[in-house]
Amino acid sequence: MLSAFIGAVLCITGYTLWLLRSDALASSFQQSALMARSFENALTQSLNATGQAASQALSGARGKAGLREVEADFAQILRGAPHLRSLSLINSQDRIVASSNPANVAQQVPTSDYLPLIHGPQTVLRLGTPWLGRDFAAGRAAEAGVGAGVATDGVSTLIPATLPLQGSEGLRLLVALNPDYFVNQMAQQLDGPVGMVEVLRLDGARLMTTNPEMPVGQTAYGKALALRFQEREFGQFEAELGQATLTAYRVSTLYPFVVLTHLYREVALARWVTEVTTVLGVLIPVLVVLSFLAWGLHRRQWLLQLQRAESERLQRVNAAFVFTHIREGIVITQADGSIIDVNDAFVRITGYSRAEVLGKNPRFLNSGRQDKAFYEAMWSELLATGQWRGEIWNRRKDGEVFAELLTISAVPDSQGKVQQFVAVFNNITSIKAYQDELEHSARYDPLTNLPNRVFLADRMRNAMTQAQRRQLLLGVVFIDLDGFKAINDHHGHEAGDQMLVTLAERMRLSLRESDTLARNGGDEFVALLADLAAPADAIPTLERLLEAASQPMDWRGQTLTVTASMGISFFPQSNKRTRDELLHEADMAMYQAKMAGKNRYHLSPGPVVPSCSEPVL
Ligand SMILES: Nc1nc2c(ncn2[C@@H]2O[C@H](COP(=O)(O)OP(=O)(O)OP(=O)(O)O)[C@@H](O)[C@H]2O)c(=O)[nH]1
Repeated sequence: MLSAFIGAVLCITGYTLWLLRSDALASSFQQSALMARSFENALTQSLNATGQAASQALSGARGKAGLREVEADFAQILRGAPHLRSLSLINSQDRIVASSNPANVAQQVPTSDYLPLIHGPQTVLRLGTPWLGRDFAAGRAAEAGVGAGVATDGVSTLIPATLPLQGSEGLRLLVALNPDYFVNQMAQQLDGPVGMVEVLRLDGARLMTTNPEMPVGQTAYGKALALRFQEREFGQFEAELGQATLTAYRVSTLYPFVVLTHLYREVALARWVTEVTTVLGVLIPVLVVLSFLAWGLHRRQWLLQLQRAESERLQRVNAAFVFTHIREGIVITQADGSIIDVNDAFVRITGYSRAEVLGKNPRFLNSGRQDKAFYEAMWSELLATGQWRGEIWNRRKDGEVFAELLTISAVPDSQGKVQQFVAVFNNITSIKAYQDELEHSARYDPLTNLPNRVFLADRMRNAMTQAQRRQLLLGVVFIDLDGFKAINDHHGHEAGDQMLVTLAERMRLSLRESDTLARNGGDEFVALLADLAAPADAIPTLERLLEAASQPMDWRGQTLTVTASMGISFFPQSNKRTRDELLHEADMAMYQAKMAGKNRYHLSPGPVVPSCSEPVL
């Protein structure tokens, strides 16, 4: 973005500078053309004025017909004409016959190559090539032609021109123009360091120049330019004169010369160069700073991208590592429940391979231990809250049922619509088994596997409630073995333990399903006889219990026998009875049985009122 901006700024700046340069060149060309026109005009005017002044002088002197008088008039004209060195009359043999400078008289001045070339009588001004020297008398024609000529630095020159004279057969006016005068005028308007001016004859011969190092008389620029002068009277072009110039020329409409103004391109563009330097001096540092900023910004973004890509890669690697190596089983499903992926732990826990489960619904793991209502509640919570957590029993491929602690999370898309479900589970079968064991040992006697005293309290509470509800009696039988200590003492504690286990089982089997036999501790047991219509209904059971307790037990080849004494209390009674009171009454009754000779039962004497509905405590 910033690069495009910098590029655009550079393009616009470059284009603008290029326009400014073109403007500077066009304006300099225009200035050059204006100067050429002005110099040409001044030179043409001077030649016109010279011709007129000389003609007037001659017409005035014609009556006198004396050449000395003409010379005097010429001298008179010359005093007010600094652009002339001399005025002379020249005859048809190109010899001076009269002159403002008497030393010129009899001087031969060849005019045959003066321009324009004419045959027959001269009717217009004709220009010669420069002479070296202040006047014809002490001068000589400068060598003409390509590569010839003389540098005018410190050398006086003159430019000869002939003009026709009316009515003077064979005589013409010979003017020695002072180039220094014109050169000075031109140099005043065009400083040497800025450019230079030169005046050429139409054939290219240099007549004068403000550059003293350029030879006069030399034919400059070749024929092509001379032809151009003939085709167009003004024009402009770039030239190479030691240095590049913006050259304009103007051809005189009356005389055979052309003025060329050369402005040095370097000078013409100096201001533009200053502008360019200023603009670039400001712009380039700004662009450099911007470029550095852009580079820095770009580098920072690049580094951030690298960091982000690396952290995303690490996240992916970590996620993949966790997915593969975590101990928990993971199942990922689509919103419709079909499995997209499972991890190694899933395979290990369930026994199914990945290929076997892909595309299936996880319900194939269902063990049947949870009912339909369980799953409906699960889905309802999952869809409402986005998560469900609980224990569930599933079935392995080998048929074994296992318990898992399962967390299912819904994965929504940006619109909140569920895209996937991720289920993470632990096999908690062993934990569950351990929990069950703990629970069992808290409620059951480890030796006989009968409910212990704690669990008996629970069972009694339920049985008492049932009795009240059904308006039937609950019989609480307190059982204490007779002579058990002797077993321990004579046969060892182990035999005693075995006796307790054996009798417990026998007594349990002598009860109905709905009855309970618990171990109260030591050699004491408690039986709960439910649903008795009357106290007497307990008697058959008590008899069976006595029978079961008195059955002999084989112990390592010996027959061991004990008996039991029992007391029974009933619930409900007319007076309120607590659990402990019931047990105490039964215990008291058992004690009566012991007192009466053991191996018998005794009924608690408390009045029995089956219809009584006292609260259970
Ligand atoms: N082997 C064994 N003995 C136990 C256990 N719990 C208590 N005992 C013993 O059981 C005996 C119970 O004592 P008692 O009830 O006085 O003995 P008894 O011989 O039955 O006496 P009576 O009830 O008066 O007939 C004690 O010697 C206890 O040490 C047990 O778990 N295993």
